[in-house]
Amino acid sequence: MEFLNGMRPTHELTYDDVFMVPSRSAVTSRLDVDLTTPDRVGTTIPVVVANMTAVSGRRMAETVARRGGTAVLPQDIPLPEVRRTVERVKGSHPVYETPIVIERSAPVAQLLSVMGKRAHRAAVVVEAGRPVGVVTEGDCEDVDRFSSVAEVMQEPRVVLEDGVDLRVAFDELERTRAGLAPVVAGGLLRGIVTRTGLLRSAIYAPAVDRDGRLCIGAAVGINGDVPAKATELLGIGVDVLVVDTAHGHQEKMLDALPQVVAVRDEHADRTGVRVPVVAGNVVSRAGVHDLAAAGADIVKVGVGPGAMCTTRMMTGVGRPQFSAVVECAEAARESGIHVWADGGVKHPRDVALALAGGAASVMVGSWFAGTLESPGDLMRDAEGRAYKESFGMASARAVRQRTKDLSAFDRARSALFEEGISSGRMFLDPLRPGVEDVVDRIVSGVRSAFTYAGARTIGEFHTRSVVGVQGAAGFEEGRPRHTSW
Ligand SMILES: NC(=O)C1=CN([C@@H]2O[C@H](COP(=O)(O)OP(=O)(O)OC[C@H]3O[C@@H](n4cnc5c(N)ncnc54)[C@H](OP(=O)(O)O)[C@@H]3O)[C@@H](O)[C@H]2O)C=CC1
Ligand SMILES: Nc1nc2c(ncn2[C@@H]2O[C@H](COP(=O)(O)O)[C@@H](O)[C@H]2O)c(=O)[nH]1
Ligand SMILES: [K+]
Repeated sequence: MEFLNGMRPTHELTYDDVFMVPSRSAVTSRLDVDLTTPDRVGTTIPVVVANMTAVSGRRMAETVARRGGTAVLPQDIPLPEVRRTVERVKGSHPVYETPIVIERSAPVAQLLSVMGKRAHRAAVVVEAGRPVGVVTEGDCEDVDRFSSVAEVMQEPRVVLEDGVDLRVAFDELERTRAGLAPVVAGGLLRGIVTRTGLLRSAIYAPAVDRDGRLCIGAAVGINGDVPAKATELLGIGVDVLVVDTAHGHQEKMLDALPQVVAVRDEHADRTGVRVPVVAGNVVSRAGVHDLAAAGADIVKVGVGPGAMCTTRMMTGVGRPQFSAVVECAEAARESGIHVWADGGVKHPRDVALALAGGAASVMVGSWFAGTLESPGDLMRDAEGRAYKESFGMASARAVRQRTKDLSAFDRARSALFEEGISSGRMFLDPLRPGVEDVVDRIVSGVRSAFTYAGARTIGEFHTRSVVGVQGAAGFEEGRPRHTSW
């Protein structure tokens, strides 16, 4: 990346402070852009779901991995639950969507309580594993909540065989005007396909492990028996390990990280699978160099930009995120490793700018909290707008959960040091409520940014981007107006 006209910024910058200038381009189609990340994580788009309890769970992990990103499970989730989640994600189909499954005899109320969990908003009625009906949300309108599913379901208009060509499947849905189709193998339900899902499958490549199963990561903190927990996570089969703490450039991290790397190396020798180790968070050149020397493959960059984060207000510590990414990415290049830009992403442009600044991938938290696939319950405010609750991992709420095995005194003392908010409302976009809708926007924005820069790959984008500095008026000018001035 270079700054426009060779200028040297005189102050620290965040995403809103910068913009990219187009360059002469030989990349004439946005479909010619390859967003595979250079960090050897297996992601085919530069999107990682942040390890936050309100954001990253099974449905999120599965849905994002199917489109080429990956999710990191938070450090606070008990290991048996991590195991269950990883097994479910790896057991789900890399192309077909996971259906909501219900029995004929179930009441409609039960169906409606789970329908909102998936963006396709429909369920498949099964008997002995075979699809016998389909119910959409529309079928349940004005129906008594105690009616049985059998009374509202319809016979599937089309059932497809496993292995069906995606274009043929699309044409079948179009021909029968069906919203979705069950896919079966030997008569048993394997998944469902929808028109939008099929289109996405033609554009995205799933992030998969060497056995073709969807990828998923998990985080560990720096307290307790860190190598033992890392060993467990590797045994469970995670594809990326994130050693995560607020202040990543501290001795406890520099002590724990080489132990995690040793465990990883031993696992790689035994299994032939080398799981990348990510460590953070830092915002300085020295921080990156020390974490690289301690064995990190990837360093997570960002102190204070997160939407749920109060660190800068509480401590004055942090760094505007664009400058942090640029300097840390430069340091990472010197050390032969990569960085992830973590936090503060709220528009597709922020992802493009993080990549321009040298990031290999971008971590997104709160934006994804406000989607159907995040783990929280769907709530409505007084005006009826749908939202989900998000909270910071250093909030009193999260700290209470993380320290539940400590004495009451120690828990209360830990909660005094909160650096995150305990309840934020993340509103769902009524027209784009699913995480794939958000991913579509990010990926289309980023693909387009690459063609403006004349870059086919993330590596080319790193070198070809030309970035300028703007004031608040420049940023404001770029916003669309939905009403007149
Ligand atoms: N990116 C960001 O800006 C931030 C992210 N977070 C996220 O919150 C989660 C929890 O992280 P964390 O609070 O580190 O909790 P952890 O449970 O990982 O523990 C942090 C450890 O670091 C010690 N520590 C020393 N200085 C600090 C400091 N300034 N802030 C926090 N801990 C410090 C703590 O000791 P002691 O308690 O005795 O001081 C404790 O032993 C992580 O997922 C992290 O990514 C949190 C804050 C900022
Ligand atoms: N200072 C804090 N930072 C936090 C907390 N919880 C999460 N985080 C960081 O934010 C990013 C996600 O950023 P977002 O803008 O996409 O929401 C996450 O990966 C952490 O690094 C917190 O309680 N305090
Ligand atoms: K913030």
